[in-house]
Amino acid sequence: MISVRNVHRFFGDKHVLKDVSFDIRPGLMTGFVGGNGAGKTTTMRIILGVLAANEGKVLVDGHPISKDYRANIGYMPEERGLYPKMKVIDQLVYLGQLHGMTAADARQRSLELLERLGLVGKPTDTLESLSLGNQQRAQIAAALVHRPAALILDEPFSGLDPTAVDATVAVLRDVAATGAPVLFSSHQLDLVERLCDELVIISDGVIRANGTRDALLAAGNTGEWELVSSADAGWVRGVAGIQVRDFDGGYVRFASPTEREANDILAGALSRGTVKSFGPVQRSLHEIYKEVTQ
Ligand SMILES: Nc1ncnc2c1ncn2[C@@H]1O[C@H](COP(=O)(O)OP(=O)(O)OP(=O)(O)O)[C@@H](O)[C@H]1O
Repeated sequence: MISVRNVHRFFGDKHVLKDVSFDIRPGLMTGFVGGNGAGKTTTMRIILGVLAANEGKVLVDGHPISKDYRANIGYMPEERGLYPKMKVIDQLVYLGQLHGMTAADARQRSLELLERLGLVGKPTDTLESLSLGNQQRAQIAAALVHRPAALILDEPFSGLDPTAVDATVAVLRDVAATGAPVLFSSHQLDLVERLCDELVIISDGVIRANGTRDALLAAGNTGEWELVSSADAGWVRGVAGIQVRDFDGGYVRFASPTEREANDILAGALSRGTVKSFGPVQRSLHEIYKEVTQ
C-alpha cells in the first residue's frame, strides 16, 4: 500500500497541498478527482519523487518509499513522455530495456499491450503520425511495459473513445489484479464513478473526501425513494409517515423514515398493478463532488 501522509507543498508563498493524506491500496483502482489546479499532478509528482514535499512523507507498506520502488512505478505524466519522431515499438522496447527487460521480452510485451489497447496503426509508425487517441494508447502502453509494481496515471482516459476506455480499464484491472496499487486522476466523474474502487476528492489542495466508492455513494443516500407503476400512485399521499415530494400519474417520489415503510409502499403498488421500477434515490458522484468541494 502506498500512503501519502500529511504532505504540504508550497510554490513560492502559494500553499498548493495542505496536509494531504490518503492511501492507494493494492489490487484496487483509486480515482483521484479534482478541478483544474486542485493539486492532483503535484501530489502525483511527489509520490514519484520528481518533486519534493515541503513537509510530510510517502510510505510503502509503512516504510519510507525507496528509490527502487519509485523506479518500478508505471508513471504516465501529464506532459506525456514519448518522442514524437520515434517509432512507437522502438520507444516501448527501449523503455522496457531501461527497466532491465531483454529486448525480446520488451518487444513481446509491447506488442501484446498495443494489441490489447487496440492501437489503430502499426507499431512501427512514429508517434506523431498517429491520431491523438492512438498516441494516448501508446503512452499508456509505455507506463505498463515493464510490468510495474504500482501505477500512477495522470488523466489516462482523456481523449480516449469509449472503446479505448474499456480496453484501457481492462488492462489496468489486470495490473491491479497482480496486487499493484493503481492511482489515476480524472475530470470525468461519470468514468470515475464507473471505474474506480476507491476515490480521493481534492480541491484547493485539501482532501475533501476519501474512501470506497460504494461508501461515498451510500453517504449520498437521500432517504427518498422513487416508484413507477402502471396504476395511479396518488394513494401514496394518504399514507401516514410518508412525505410525497413529487407525483405524476404512476410516478411518485417520496421520503420514508425507513426501508421498511418504503417497502410497504412497494407492496401497496404491487397490489394495485404492476411495478416498472422501485428504489432509493441516490445522489450521483457529480452531486457529491459539488457538495464536498464547495
Ligand atoms: N512548478 C510550479 N510553479 C508554480 N506553481 C505551480 C507549479 N506547479 C503547479 N503549480 C500550482 O499548483 C497548483 C496545483 O497544480 P496541479 O498541476 O497540481 O493541479 P491539478 O489538480 O493537476 O490541475 P489540472 O487538473 O488542471 O491538471 C496550481 O495552482 C498550479 O498553478
